Formats: sequence, C-alpha cells, structure tokens
Amino acid sequence: MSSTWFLFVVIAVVVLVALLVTGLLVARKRRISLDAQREVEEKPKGGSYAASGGIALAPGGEAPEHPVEDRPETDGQPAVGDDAAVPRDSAQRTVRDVKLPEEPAPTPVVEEIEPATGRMERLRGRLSKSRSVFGSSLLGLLGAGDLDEDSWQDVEDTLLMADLGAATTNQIVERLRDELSRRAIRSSAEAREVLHEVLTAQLSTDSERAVRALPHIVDGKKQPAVVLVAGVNGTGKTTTTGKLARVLVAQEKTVVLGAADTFRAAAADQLQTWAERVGAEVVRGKEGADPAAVAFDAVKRGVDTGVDAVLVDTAGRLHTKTGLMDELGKVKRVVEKQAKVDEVLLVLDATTGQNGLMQARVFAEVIDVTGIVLTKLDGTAKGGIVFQVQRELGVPVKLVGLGEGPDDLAPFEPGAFVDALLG
Ligand SMILES: Nc1nc2c(ncn2[C@@H]2O[C@H](COP(=O)(O)OP(=O)(O)OP(=O)(O)O)[C@@H](O)[C@H]2O)c(=O)[nH]1
Repeated sequence: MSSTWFLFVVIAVVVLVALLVTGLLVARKRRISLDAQREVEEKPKGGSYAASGGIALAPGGEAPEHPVEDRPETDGQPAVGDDAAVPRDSAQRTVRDVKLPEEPAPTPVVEEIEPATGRMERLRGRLSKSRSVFGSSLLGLLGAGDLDEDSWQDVEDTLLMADLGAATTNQIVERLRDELSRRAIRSSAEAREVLHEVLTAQLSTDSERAVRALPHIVDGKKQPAVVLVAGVNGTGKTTTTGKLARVLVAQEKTVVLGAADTFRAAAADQLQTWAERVGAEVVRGKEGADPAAVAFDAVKRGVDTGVDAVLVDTAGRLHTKTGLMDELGKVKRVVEKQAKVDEVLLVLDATTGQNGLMQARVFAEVIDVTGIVLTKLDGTAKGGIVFQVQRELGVPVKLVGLGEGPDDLAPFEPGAFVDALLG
C-alpha cells in the first residue's frame, strides 16, 4: 500500500515539473517575439537614407521632382520591399541645386530733397573757418583807418594765407588801396562794403555758371544732357554726382547715373545708394571693367530711355599716371560716339590748396573742363582757393560742396559767397 502511494507521489511531481518547464519555455518565446517587433517599429521610415543624407531642404511651394524613372517601381507608387524614397545611390538634389524664390527688391524710399535755391545763404555758416580769416582779420585791418605799409603787408599776408595766390592777392591789394583812399573810408562798415565789392568783382566772370544738365533737342529728338564728373581720388566726385542727381530730381528731372569708377568697387555701391535715395537708375559694370564701356552704356541707356540727364562718375585716378589720365580722355571720346558731352565738372578738394591747383592743370590738359566743383569748403580756412582756381583755369566755379549731407551742395554765386566769407 505504502509503495503504491509513493509511486503516485513521484508521478505527480514529474508531471508538475514537466508542466512548469513547458510553461517557462512558452513564456520566454513570447517575450522574444515582442522584443523583435519593437525593434522593427523603432526603425526610421525610409531606412538609412534620411539619417545619413542629412536634412534635405527644399523651398516651400513647389514640390521637389522625383521622376518615375528614378524610382524602383513602375507605377509611381511604392511597392512592398521598395525604399520609401529615392534610393541613396540614385542622383540626389543637393542644397545648391535648389532654386530659392527670388526676394522682391525692396521698394526704394525716395527722400525729401531740399530746394537748391538759397542754399548758399542757408549754408553760409559752413564757411566759418574761412570767415575768421576774411571777416575777422581783414576787416579788422581795413576798418582801422589809415593803413601804413606794415598794415598793407599784413593784408597781403592774410590773403596769401587764405590761398588766394600771389597774382590774385596783388590785384586785390592794389584795388583795395585805390578804393579806400578814393572813398576816404573811415568805418569798418564802409571797409566791409569796399572789400565786398573788390572780392566779388575778382570772382566775377563772363562765363556761364549754370550746370549744363538739362536735355536738349537733336534732330527733333530729345537728347539727355551728358555730364562727366572728374577728379582725383577722394576729392568728392561720387558724393558730388549724388548731390547733383538730387538737385535734378528735386526739379522733377529724370536721371541715369553711370558708375564709371570701376577702379574702386565701393564707388559703384556708393553711387547706387545715392541713386536709390532719389529713385534714379544706375548703370554699372564689373569691378575693373573698362570705364569707357560703362560710361558708353550709361549714356546709351539714358538716350534709349529718354531721361533728362546722364551723370557719369569717372574713375578717380592719380593725375600723375599719364596712362590713367589718357583713360579719361578715352571715356569722353567713347561717350561722344553716342551723344555730345555737355559738361565736364572737375571736382577739387578745397582743403588740398595748391595741390588741388596742380591737379586742375593736369586735368585741364587732358579734357576740356567746363566747370569746377570745389568741395569741402566747410572744412578749410582757405576758401580763397576759389579765386585762384578760377583765375588759373579760366573756368568758372559752378558748385561748392559745403558738407557731407546729401543737400550740402550749393550753386556758386560770387556775391553770396563773399557775403558769407565776410560774415
Ligand atoms: N566735409 C565735406 N566732406 C565732403 C564733401 N564732399 C565730399 N565729402 C566727403 O569726402 C569723402 C570722399 O568723397 P567721395 O565722393 O567718395 O570721393 P571720390 O572722389 O568719389 O573718391 P574715389 O571714389 O575714391 O575716387 C567722403 O567722406 C565724402 O563724404 C564736402 O563738401 N564737405
């Protein structure tokens, strides 16, 4: 009986152990299959393409083209086993291939321009440095009554220091002596009047001071005025071209600006900025392009579009380099195949004194200068250079630069100028 009972217990234990082992095996199998599924789910869509190819950028709007022939299936639809995207080994678009939509050019904000009339009066304060020489020193000497030889020597020295030059100084001193003794001048107010008269007469010329920048009719057709702006680097050519454009635009004239200063890339950018501020068009070439070609294109553009004036900012090369000066002559010759050059403005920096005068002589040999623009008169006590330049070149000063502001360009009027000098 007891052995039967023992056998029953052993069989029961064996059955239990067998069930336990089977249950464990089944549970383990299930767990493995769950893990494998998770692995599949975590794989990124598109296989390794997205991960290793980086983030492909494309502009909004147009979808990138994936031609059917580039794809492994034939009906354009992905099939089982296909990559979700174009396989890595087929031609891929790179960022550089993607054309971005062009940004619309910003609408230029056309500025308010100060009227050109009365500018000399408005800017007279800018001549304060020169005024201290003419107004204070000279008037002080002349208003003191009878002048002895030493006093006249002082007058002469003062004029020389103000850069009037020896010849002009002698003429002025002579006339002053005559007038003062003839009129028996006693007060400083009377002395001022005489000085004003003598200096104004010295600056007066029969030449026309108007800048020829208005259109004219040729063979019954409107032809723009062509103005070349020349001068040595840094004298203020580009600035003057821009200021002059403003004067014209303020008078409702249309302007094309030619950036023929291809020597310095920034000069064309500078001119472009001036143009944008007044809503004018700029014709420019590549850096180092032939200035004559750019000038030609600018004038052609002006003729074709029927504008009122074409202002050409030329390369500001050193006058000592003969070849480069010849280039300026070439600019003029080439432009004249298209239209007559109406005005050649020579820009001189008043602060350079005698040096400016030497430049002027060389320029005048190369090109027919028709007018002088004397810039930076606001920064010098040597406003007397105006007298000398005009006398030396026999060309009238037409405009004066009296500051860096966009409207700090004034027409040159001898009476108003002398008035500002005397204070
Ligand atoms: N104070 C003062 N500065 C001026 C005047 N005219 C021009 N300038 C300044 O002079 C500097 C040179 O002027 P630009 O117009 O660049 O001279 P540029 O002759 O075209 O020079 P390049 O392009 O190098 O040949 C600039 O800083 C101008 O602002 C003026 O009348 N008064």
